[in-house]
Amino acid sequence: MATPSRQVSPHANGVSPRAYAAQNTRPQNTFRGCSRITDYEVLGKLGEGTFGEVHRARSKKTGAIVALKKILMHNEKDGFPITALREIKLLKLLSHPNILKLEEMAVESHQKSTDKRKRAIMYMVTPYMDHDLSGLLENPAIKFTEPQIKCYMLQLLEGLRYLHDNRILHRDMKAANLLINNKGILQIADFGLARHYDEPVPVAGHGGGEARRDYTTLVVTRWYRPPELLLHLRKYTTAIDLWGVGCVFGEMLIGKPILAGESDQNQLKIIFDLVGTPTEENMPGWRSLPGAEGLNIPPRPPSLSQRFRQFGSGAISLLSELLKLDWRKRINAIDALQHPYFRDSPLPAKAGDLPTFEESHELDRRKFRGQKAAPPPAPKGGTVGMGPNGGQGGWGGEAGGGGNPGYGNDNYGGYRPHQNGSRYPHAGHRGIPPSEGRRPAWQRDDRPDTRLPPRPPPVAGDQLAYDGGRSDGRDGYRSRSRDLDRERALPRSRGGAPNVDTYIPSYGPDSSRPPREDRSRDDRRRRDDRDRDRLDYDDRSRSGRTRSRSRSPTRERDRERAREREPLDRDREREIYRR
Ligand SMILES: Nc1ncnc2c1ncn2[C@@H]1O[C@H](COP(=O)(O)OP(=O)(O)OP(=O)(O)O)[C@@H](O)[C@H]1O
Repeated sequence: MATPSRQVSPHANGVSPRAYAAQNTRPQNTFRGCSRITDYEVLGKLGEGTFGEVHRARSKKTGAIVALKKILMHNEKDGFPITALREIKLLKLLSHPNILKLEEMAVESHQKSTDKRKRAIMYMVTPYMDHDLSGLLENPAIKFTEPQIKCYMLQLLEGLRYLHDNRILHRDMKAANLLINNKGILQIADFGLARHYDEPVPVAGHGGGEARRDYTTLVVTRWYRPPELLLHLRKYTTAIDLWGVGCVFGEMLIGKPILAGESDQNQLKIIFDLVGTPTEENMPGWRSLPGAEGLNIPPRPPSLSQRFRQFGSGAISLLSELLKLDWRKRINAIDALQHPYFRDSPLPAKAGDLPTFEESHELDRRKFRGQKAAPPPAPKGGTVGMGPNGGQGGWGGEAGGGGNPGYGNDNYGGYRPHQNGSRYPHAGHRGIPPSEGRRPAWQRDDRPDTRLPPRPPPVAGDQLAYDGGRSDGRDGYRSRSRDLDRERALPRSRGGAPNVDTYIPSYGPDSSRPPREDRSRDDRRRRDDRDRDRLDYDDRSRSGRTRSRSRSPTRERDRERAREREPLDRDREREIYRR
């Protein structure tokens, strides 16, 4: 099994990120630096993430097939995106077989351009991986075996142990960020939300421990977000990543996301349906978390053992440890690697013995849509964060039960099939010819982002209720004003920032933004807005600027506009990096 090839020494508290990076940069020979984009022959597009397009390419020097992640400059005047800076800085520090390696940066300059203001385009160069886990799980022809799941789980936990041992929180653990190649190697990717962790590293037998400082709660894709984050715990720990591992484990077992919430409240509800409602015994202190204020949760026993009974006691035991409500007691990566599940028969497969599959990436998923026997649902905003409304996504299918036995119960709200029987809108919405659908994304030159599906009607709301008239509306959407009320009630960071997801795109009713898979290029402007929100959120705590407690949507909009005009200086960037 994979072992760390090089351990980066944990930095002592108080050392600046710059000093830490200087002390810990991986050996020069493992990072080549910067080359020109003309050194690569671009073969086709693999995916389009929030912060950049990803292309498949061949190195003209070495012949190696690589992935080029283009760093989108949504807002030229803001300079290099902070998320990309973070990702590059962290990846340069890391070296482990289960962490995607940053080989070098490639630059596309505009030497011939007469416009001097035009900036160079930067690309991150990483080894090409044949699949992401989410894409593999959507392929109806692929059924994971138990030894295969154990093999991927061990690699995932090895990678995470390495990260946590080196004081790095990933903060966006999800199937789409786990890349797999046809040699059976799994690598953790997408460090855009990762950061240094200013606490002691996890030790065997002690879960994730407790944190002393506050971190932003605006992290982790909703479906993979742990209950303590949904309840706005700011002193969170490495345990947030282990919750995500639990979600990914369950997803590999049943073949689709296990906790596909449609809003943050609905996410909490389906979590509690699965693992039981919180009490002072199973989640000490939960009542005093900011997000628990006014929550009325009818007691419910856990259903996890029943729902996963077909996978045996070993799998149920590991899943229960990973999905423990008490973040202090949630199993850490060191202990999870020693779990009896991995020693029980059938034993984990060896990576090299796993079968190979046809490539599947973000753009390839279209070809699997409509082919699944058991219809999976449409996501309702299954992307990073909840947006200011914390509402459900605006796109997806009509309400209805999911197809998987024991899952997809409509009462859980998270699993609703799309009309085409897919998690995502039918490929037909995008007019992809059937023959095209069989070719890997990088061989096609069509673009998925210009033909969006019609917006479906809203679905039923949650059962969890906030008091004081702040509960979701009947249609499951929260009104903006209610959200503002709720923001006011929430505790604020030092600078007065309310503890809400201000930098995350909203897929709520007042957003026309589709979920990630259906994103249009034209919505980059909205991404710009989101980036500005992100910067603004982080900046407020430093500058001491506070938001007025007497908010109104109009004043809020004016403030947004004012903020848009503010330039981002280097100090702000540095401070944002520290959050
Ligand atoms: N090295 C790689 N090899 C093959 N495919 C890759 C590679 N890196 C990324 N991809 C594909 O591109 C997609 C987007 O990549 P990534 O998650 O790094 O971008 P992002 O902009 O950070 O996305 P997100 O919206 O999830 O934050 C991945 O889900 C994967 O399908």
